Amino acid sequence: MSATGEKVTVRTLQKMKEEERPIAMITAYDYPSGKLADQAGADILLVGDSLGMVVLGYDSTIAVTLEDMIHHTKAVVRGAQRSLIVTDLPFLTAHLSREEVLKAAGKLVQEGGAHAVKIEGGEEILSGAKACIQAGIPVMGHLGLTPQSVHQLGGYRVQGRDKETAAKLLRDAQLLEECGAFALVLECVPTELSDEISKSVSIPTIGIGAGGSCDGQVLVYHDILQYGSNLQPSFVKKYAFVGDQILEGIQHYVREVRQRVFPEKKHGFHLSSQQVKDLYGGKPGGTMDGGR
Ligand SMILES: Nc1nc(=O)c2c([nH]1)NC[C@@H]1CN(c3ccc(C(=O)N[C@@H](CCC(=O)O)C(=O)O)cc3)CN21
Ligand SMILES: CC(C)C(=O)C(=O)O
Ligand SMILES: [Mg+2]
Repeated sequence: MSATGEKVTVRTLQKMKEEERPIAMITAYDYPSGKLADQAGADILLVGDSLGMVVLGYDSTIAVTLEDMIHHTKAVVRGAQRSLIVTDLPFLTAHLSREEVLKAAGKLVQEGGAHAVKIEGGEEILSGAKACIQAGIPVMGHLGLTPQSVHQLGGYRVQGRDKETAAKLLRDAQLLEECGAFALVLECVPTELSDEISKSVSIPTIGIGAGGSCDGQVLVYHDILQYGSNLQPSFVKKYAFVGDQILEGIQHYVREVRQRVFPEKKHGFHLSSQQVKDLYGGKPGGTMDGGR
């Protein structure tokens, strides 16, 4: 774990819940984000299917494929050393046969190098989740706002505000624990409900827009860094303004190219005067003086 530099495992996370040490999880989508989030001490890196929206520009997570998830997981794995890497099972996959779920999760782990998979949904996905767990693939649950069901939910809305949906969420959390899930993401649910769920299951809950009583928190990399994200959920806190810095940096570069301020002499490669003599008989052309 972060304090000791040891690798984070599902057992580390269980222990963190027992000792009431909050779990810090963040999404990562590629080599640099994986490397930086790992170095920063994040316990879990989530290769979220939000990558479809954040780095591929789709307007939902539905178009994201298993191949996309494998591709991005590989890059994150190459960047990270210590964090536990969890990858989202993409749209629909969890609702196929047990064999298909197992095949997809198996690819994320075997080809992608993920340590665990995350599956959206409750009771509906239990049999697929169980197949993975029995095969040795740790499963993280995801309840509340499940973005792969955006069309059914009618938008990215807070879930569990009424008695029936709150009861279903609590029950789904307990079913996921019973089935052997190692942790549970709670997305966009009232704090009072996530508090109750967190107390009633022994596995860690990790909240996003679910208040402070969860056992951990997760946010999207590009959201907390204000790095070109198209969404502005109200539960996000901004910790840096990387997009502004990137914009200013590139504007400066473009300006300097246009004004011939860049490149300077030190940004080029040069021949020695002897080499110039040998090659050009000591009379280099006007363009061979290295410029400014
Ligand atoms: N950049 C980004 N950040 C995310 O957190 C994220 C994604 N993309 N893509 C996949 C899902 C979609 N998510 C979202 C998107 C929007 C809201 C949102 O705007 N929610 C309203 C709540 C509305 C209500 O009151 O019901 C909000 O005000 O935060 C929430 C979660 C979370 N995930
Ligand atoms: C928002 C988190 C929990 C997620 O599932 C994702 O980034 O895809
Ligand atoms: Mg996701």
